[in-house]
Amino acid sequence: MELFLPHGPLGGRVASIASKSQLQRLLLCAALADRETVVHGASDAADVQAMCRCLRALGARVTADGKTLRVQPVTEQAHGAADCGESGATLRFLLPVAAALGRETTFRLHGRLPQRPLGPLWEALEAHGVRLSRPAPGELLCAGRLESGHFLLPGDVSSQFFSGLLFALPLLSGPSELRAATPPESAGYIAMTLAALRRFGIAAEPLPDGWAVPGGQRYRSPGAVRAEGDWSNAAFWLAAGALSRPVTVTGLQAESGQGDRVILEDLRRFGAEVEQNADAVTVRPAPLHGCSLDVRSTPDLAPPLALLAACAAGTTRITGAARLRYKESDRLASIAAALRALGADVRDLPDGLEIAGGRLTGGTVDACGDHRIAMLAAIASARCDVRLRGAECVEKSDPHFWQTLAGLRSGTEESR
Ligand SMILES: O=C(O)C1=C[C@@H](OP(=O)(O)O)[C@@H](O)[C@H](O)C1
Ligand SMILES: C=C(OP(=O)(O)O)C(=O)O
Repeated sequence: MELFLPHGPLGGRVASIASKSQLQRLLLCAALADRETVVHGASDAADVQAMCRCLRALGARVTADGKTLRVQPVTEQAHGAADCGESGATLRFLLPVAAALGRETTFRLHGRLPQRPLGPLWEALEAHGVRLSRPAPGELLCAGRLESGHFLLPGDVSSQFFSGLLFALPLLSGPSELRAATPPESAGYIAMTLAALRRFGIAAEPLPDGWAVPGGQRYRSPGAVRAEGDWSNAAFWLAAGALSRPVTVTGLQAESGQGDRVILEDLRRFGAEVEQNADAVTVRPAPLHGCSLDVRSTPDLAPPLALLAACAAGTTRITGAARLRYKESDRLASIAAALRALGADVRDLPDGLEIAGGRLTGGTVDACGDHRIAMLAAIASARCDVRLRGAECVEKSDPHFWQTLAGLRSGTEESR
């Protein structure tokens, strides 16, 4: 789908969507629990749907009732292949879990997912009793049963390898140790996994370079859980507030476990005016200036931050971003291409980008199948004309994105 987004102001109120990352974790824990769990804060994001679909394939019952999901835990009866869509988290979380349950499972992978890194997790699983193969393009077969023991993974490829094993290892009969050979990046996402596990009564003891995970644990349902508002998604709307007219995003918890809540600090570093209440944030435009940002812990913030950089006076360096090459697109290349297409001056760094801010002149952006690139381009329309190719990919995390944008364009309140 190609969209023309004429240059025009963005401002108003947005109700946050339920956190995709948190929902995926809560749904998975619920599927492994001892009784039914009600998950408040449903989402029709394709990645959340992918998690629901795969949990059903593993034998869980997941039913939607308005904004609530009911999850009945996995039974012995599995239901065919697990279609992960393009969701890296779904594949990398469920692969070790299926292996821990001893369920022979065919995973289906779409879009760029078959090309995204899996090697370190693959090797770690194969060293512990699991047999993995690729029977056909876009398919991955997992057989055998995961054995407890010592797991060592690089920290700079994907935190999702650690999260997946942290979900799986408590299910094994013996104890395990999971260690990082290099400091784990995207650490906030591992913290989110540990927080979800704690809510379901699962323990993992910290070690200097990893975690000790006792075996024989049982996931205990707290009965009902609620997903927080999504800070990664809100970052785009908040960036619009810094670039155009005041934007308020409601339903964002200040004390959130999501690492991407640091978008507020980043916005302040650019010079934007930020006001935070109990569960709403307002960002107002102000003269923006370049700064240095390390996105090692918050890779999904790089697209909105790069857009802010392109509109700020002076130069911004975004570093710690090498891992962005492994996302739905080579996200370092696609951010640079998008901004250059809109008239920005962008230099490639080995682990990031250097962006000389100025006036965006407008142009045609290819979303490269990457929801966060489409969103970057959409918010850039606050500063210039944008033609966007491949706009439909926003569905991965926010199928209502274009409707919300339309609300901000007309300055009306968006209610979801
Ligand atoms: O665990 C998660 O939910 C995620 C972890 C991060 O990936 P990496 O750890 O692969 O960087 C992040 O980019 C992704 O959007 C979601
Ligand atoms: C990279 C992302 O998700 P995943 O790795 O789960 O596909 C994302 O949402 O930007």
